[in-house]
Amino acid sequence: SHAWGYAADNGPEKWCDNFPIANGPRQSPIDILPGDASFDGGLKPLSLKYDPSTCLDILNNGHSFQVTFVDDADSSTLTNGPITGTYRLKQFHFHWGASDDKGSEHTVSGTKYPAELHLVHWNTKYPSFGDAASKPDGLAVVGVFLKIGDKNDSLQKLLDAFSGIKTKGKQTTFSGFDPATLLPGCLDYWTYDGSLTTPPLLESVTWIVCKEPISVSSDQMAKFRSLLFSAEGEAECCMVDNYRPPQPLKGRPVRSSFK
Ligand SMILES: Oc1ccc(S)c(O)c1
Ligand SMILES: [Zn+2]
Repeated sequence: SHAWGYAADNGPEKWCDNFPIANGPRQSPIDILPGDASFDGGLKPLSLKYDPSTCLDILNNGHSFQVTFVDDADSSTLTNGPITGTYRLKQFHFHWGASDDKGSEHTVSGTKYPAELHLVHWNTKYPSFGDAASKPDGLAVVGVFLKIGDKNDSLQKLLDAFSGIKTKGKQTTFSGFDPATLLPGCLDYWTYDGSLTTPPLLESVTWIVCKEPISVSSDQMAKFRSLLFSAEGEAECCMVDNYRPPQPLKGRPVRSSFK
């Protein structure tokens, strides 16, 4: 059987064939309707504390590119916000479109952004990421929208490493990057219970979606689109439109940390 992807024959409309949870009760992403979100004064501000020395490598995994972190200590963590306890940063990755008018997974009143950053953290009450990923409170993903505007110097550091990871399976050392430089100035957020947005679509994610986007230039978005889904020696397939569309809310509450 051919692996999942984003094409017509293996994309989001087909994932339910091998991953029936695709039609589950807490799937992601969703269309966020600010008017339907309820302000929760009990929600704490996000506390994100990242140690750049935990940055390990950058990888093209055939679905996106991801930057992976050493997670054997509480060096890069997420605490507070909607969660209890301590969650460790495992990796971050992006989803983006073939053009600037689409690419994000979450949408806001139907608005699509050109890209979306996912900072993936796992609950240290479990022994590992893999174990946490199968628990209803196992993961917490901070989502940040990218909006076309000024060139983003922090993003540029990632783009400058693309020459070493053009094709599926390529990985290079990547050190000293501070993910905090990818966060917006204001950390107001929406939060709801959801899932991974890629197979195995596990319903283990507390989603924390920032209201404020970060900037990316149109030229920088073009560089995202220079990566390939395909491996070296295969027919070239541009890595674009690696986003899942919004899924049914199925009665879930969406809370906001702001009025
Ligand atoms: O571990 C993860 C993999 C993929 C995605 S979209 C996540 O949100 C977490
Ligand atoms: Zn993701």
